[in-house]
Amino acid sequence: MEKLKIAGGYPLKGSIRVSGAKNSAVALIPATILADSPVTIEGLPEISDVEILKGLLEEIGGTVTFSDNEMCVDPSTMVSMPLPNGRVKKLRASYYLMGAMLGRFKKAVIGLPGGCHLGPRPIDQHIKGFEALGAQITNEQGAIYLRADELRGAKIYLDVVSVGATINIMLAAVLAKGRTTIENAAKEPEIIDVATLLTNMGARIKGAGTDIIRIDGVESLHGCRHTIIPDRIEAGTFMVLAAAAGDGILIDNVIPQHLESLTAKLREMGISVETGDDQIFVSPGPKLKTVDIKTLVYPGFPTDLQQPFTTLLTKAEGSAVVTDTIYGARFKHIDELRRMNANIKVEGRSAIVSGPVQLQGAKVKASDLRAGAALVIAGLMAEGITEITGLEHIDRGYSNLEEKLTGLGATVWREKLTPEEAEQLKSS
Ligand SMILES: CC(=O)N[C@H]1[C@@H](OP(=O)(O)OP(=O)(O)OC[C@H]2O[C@@H](n3ccc(=O)[nH]c3=O)[C@H](O)[C@@H]2O)O[C@H](CO)[C@@H](O)[C@@H]1O
Ligand SMILES: C=C(OP(=O)(O)O)C(=O)O
Repeated sequence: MEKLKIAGGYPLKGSIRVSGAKNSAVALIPATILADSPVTIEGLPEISDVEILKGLLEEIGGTVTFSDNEMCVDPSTMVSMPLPNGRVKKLRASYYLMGAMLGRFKKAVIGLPGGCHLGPRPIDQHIKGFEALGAQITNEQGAIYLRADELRGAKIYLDVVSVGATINIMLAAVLAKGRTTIENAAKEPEIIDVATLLTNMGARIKGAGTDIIRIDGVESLHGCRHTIIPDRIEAGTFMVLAAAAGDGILIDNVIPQHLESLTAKLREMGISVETGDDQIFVSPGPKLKTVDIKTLVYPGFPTDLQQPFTTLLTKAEGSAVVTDTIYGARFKHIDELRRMNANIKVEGRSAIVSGPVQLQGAKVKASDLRAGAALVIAGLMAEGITEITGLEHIDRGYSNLEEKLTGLGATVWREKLTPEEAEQLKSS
């Protein structure tokens, strides 16, 4: 086990390149199951979620290569192997194997997924969608059993706007007979990315990116080549970092339209954000004004940026209210930020951040992926040395993070935990 050490308090400068989108990658990779010949995805991030999904595709008989950020999947030899336990439990997005395997094999057994602990993460809308398409579903000892004689298109109204359910229903519907309509669909860019891959494979999908998606089932899907979109959450994390600890940072390989809600909030705080075609330049103002944020479905402020943004707010003048309407318990980073001298209290679904304070280096633990990002930014803002454990969470979603930060002039390095530290961490 390792810890990340950061010598903070020095302004960062230069440019940083964003990798492919984790939250697209975790759906694109399972989508390859639906093809009858090899699919190549370019630009994938080097993160543990991608490695785990590669292992899962191999477990069901696929031939998969992954090098230079390019994954080639030959799905022709895949079988409907039950996956009740093991790797499948390590990430939330293994639930996309349900839609993809149900779509191709008309049966699947998938252990209930893991991922970040953000409070309850129900999948009732996914199940409702699969059932509407004709699947019978049971939950046995923590695994979901799905089976259908045939899948038939249906009209499905989502009771909550869900990225996961929208994508999963698309995956199950592309090979179903007839038309499926998803109403009240989520509109996130990752949904458009998955629909683009499926369309390149021969699927007939209209309306991805709006709240009504229509899918006309086809007989079969073929291989293709696809380039993933840039990671808007990684890009947003770097924008927040640039505002909090930067002295002029260029963020490269980004789609600025995907980050309009964050850009607006940063500008309100007095931060300069200049956007180009695929670049964003962020330079901080002398004094930061505080702002309230409320996370919402896209194009609202993303829940995945709430935690990093909370760190930035510790530097702003006044009191800010941060409300997470998507995951109301996504506040595990707050206690750790307090250890670093932040003045924050949690009240229900909101955190109240009072500033400005000078953060101080401390020993802290990342409890989930974006809590990790929030602590890395805090470490770079803080005076002194910060030590972050729980790196397995950060490695789920940030590709080559130390290398990228070092490129901006940061002093960041990994060290092995001593046996005493490892013991302490296990019991904490
Ligand atoms: C809308 C939204 O911001 N989605 C984010 C959410 O996606 P993720 O896919 O985790 O969540 P969903 O978009 O599916 O869910 C949104 C909301 O609907 C609820 N829900 C979802 C499915 C279901 O069957 N029943 C149900 O009640 C969830 O508990 C949540 O409150 O977290 C991801 C990882 O952090 C982000 O990348 C997504 O952008
Ligand atoms: C919480 C996240 O990931 P996951 O849903 O895969 O746990 C995230 O991307 O911020």
